[in-house]
Amino acid sequence: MTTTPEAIDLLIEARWIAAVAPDVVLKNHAVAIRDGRILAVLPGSEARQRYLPDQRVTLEDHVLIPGLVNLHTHAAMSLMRGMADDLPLHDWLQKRIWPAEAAHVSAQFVYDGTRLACAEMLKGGITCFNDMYFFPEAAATAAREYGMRATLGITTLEFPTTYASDADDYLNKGLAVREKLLNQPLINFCLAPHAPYTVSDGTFERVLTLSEQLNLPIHCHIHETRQEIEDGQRQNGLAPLERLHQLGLLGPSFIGVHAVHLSEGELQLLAETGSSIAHCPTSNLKLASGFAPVARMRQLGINVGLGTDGAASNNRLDLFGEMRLAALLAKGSTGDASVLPANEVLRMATLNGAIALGLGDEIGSITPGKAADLCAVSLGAIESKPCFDPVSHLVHVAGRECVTHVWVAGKCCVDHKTLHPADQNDLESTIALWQNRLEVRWEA
Ligand SMILES: CSC[C@H]1O[C@@H](n2cnc3c(O)ncnc32)[C@H](O)[C@@H]1O
Ligand SMILES: [Zn+2]
Repeated sequence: MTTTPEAIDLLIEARWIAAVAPDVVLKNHAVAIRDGRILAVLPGSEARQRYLPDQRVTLEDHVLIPGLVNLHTHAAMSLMRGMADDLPLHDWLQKRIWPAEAAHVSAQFVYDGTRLACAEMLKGGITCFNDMYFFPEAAATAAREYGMRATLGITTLEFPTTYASDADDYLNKGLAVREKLLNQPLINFCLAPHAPYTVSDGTFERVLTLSEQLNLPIHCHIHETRQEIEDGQRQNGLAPLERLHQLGLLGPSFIGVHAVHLSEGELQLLAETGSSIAHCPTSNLKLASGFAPVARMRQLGINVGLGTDGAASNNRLDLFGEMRLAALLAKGSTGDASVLPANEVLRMATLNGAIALGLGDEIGSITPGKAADLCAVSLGAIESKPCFDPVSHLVHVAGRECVTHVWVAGKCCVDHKTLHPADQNDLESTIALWQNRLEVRWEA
């Protein structure tokens, strides 16, 4: 019996599909996509009979994976890449970054910096980023131009900046942008109090109320350095994480960024409250903050995703680099080679990030019904051969330069390593202008 083939928008056939959920690698399978969603994942031979696609992409030596989710970044800081190296966090922030932000950050800065970040992230297979920065409307415009999915921070600090005058002003401005962009399908929001050392108890209480009223995640730097903890203990009589717990912030909506220095009791607290962690290993090492106890976090069942942090502290927005570093750090620091196997690291860079953002039913795995946020990674080059296990190769062999195609909600954003829209000329000249402005001689 012959049946009429079903019309679909796109059929992607790949040598391997690493679905993440379920945790399987399918060989010679295809993903059928309609209206931006994954309709089916099935053997390639069956797909060719069953579907009549508008467009067909064949990935002969690739592994198709879910689009990567960058669980913590400051996208517009890409304009400050390499501007303040070789400093510990507090000097970096207070002597270099905050003065530079006071001098330069504007809506235009955020728009241009976020465009640069989107270009870099998309080319490296990142389809969704969780941003914490100023002027979120400008960041949204940039993300939309690139067709990228973003969760934008409704950021809060106590001190004035070029963006807002006080904590309430930050929150009110962020909330107004959220209201304005409610109908944007790829744009979501979260509350983003900067850190316990820059946000008061009263502001955290307002953040919690808003999170509960609007069902938004809360995204906050926490326990990044020993100094932060010692200062917090001196000023408040308790460690910053405990302070946030007493204020009621920890819970399934909470995303703690960094979480480098934690006692066993604090790890248990994160696990019991169902909090998530954004692990940013490169930034933590480069600022000499240390490294998070990720193996223990995973053992306790804490949901851990991966973040790049901003390009001023990383200096790349490269989740392939973070995946490899996360795996090696966990093994090296525990002396246990079995911790963080590649499938778990890939899950951290995809589904765990999605879950932390409350998007676990929408993105993070190649599962029918989810949005078609996908990334094709070529393993055909000589330096990738032989390949016994494509997921191992994703973490330990491949790099972002192996990404050839990226789709967000079924729309192609990177095609044969080329960005859509390919407005690189305008972007490059814009970055050159910013470099001139930012080029200030800093005293040693
Ligand atoms: C309120 S907007 C975000 C704010 O955070 C600063 N920032 C960038 N990286 C870090 C980090 O690793 N720890 C703490 N703060 C960081 C950024 O410069 C903005 O001022
Ligand atoms: Zn950060």
